[in-house]
Amino acid sequence: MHLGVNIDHIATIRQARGTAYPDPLAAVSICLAAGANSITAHLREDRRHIQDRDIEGLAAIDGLHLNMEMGVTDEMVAICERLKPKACCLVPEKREELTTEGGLDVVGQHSRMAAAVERLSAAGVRVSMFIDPVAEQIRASREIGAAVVELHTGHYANYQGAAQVRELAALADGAKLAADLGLLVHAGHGLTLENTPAICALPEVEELNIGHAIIADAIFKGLHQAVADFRAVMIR
Ligand SMILES: CC(=O)[C@@H](O)[C@H](O)COP(=O)(O)O
Ligand SMILES: NCC(=O)COP(=O)(O)O
Repeated sequence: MHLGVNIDHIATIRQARGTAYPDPLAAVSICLAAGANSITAHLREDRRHIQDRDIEGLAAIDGLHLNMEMGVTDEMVAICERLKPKACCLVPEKREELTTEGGLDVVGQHSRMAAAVERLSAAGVRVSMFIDPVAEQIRASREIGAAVVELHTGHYANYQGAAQVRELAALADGAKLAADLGLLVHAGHGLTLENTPAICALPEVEELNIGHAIIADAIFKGLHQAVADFRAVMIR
């Protein structure tokens, strides 16, 4: 199982003071040395954390498996076509949200999503759809030619008790359906050291993208240790 480390919130700290530090690019070698396989960064339309120069710098790192998260807009598709990261993950975006609140509506915006997937795939970028574990959304992602679905684990992470058990079952069913349809299955959002093991137990999930909890843990134990601890949980 691959670990993608989302480095957005290193940029969040930098942007809070308008300084040049901390530099998200400086995190790349530390994350990889600690067991990460790839780096994820979300260039939001409002540029609240990752800036254009960050994503350009990441895309220029030789051999780096960069997963660029982005809204489905002409601006972002054009940037991704130009930079050609190894992978991109299309996500829903609302300017007023604190973080991504749910998955894409691939069913409802079929033609817009299909056009973006076609352009990005033609540029050689592997496209992932960030969706809730809903059968119709998984099937629609397959229909429009996406290679990957990233199942949104945010609700699972926020719920407790019976609701969390139900959401985990939905993720398990979604992962199985997606794999049966020939899609690669990733998962992410809101994952912590405590709630990650149950997601690791889903046999179809090949990659986790984790950011907020790793950067939060890094404040107390350092980035290398924070990444290594997630890697250890995944191995266990
Ligand atoms: C799409 C997703 O699950 C996360 O990568 C998240 O959107 C990161 O960016 P924010 O923390 O700004 O929401
Ligand atoms: N796509 C999920 C991601 O990259 C990280 O989300 P989070 O761990 O910051 O919630």
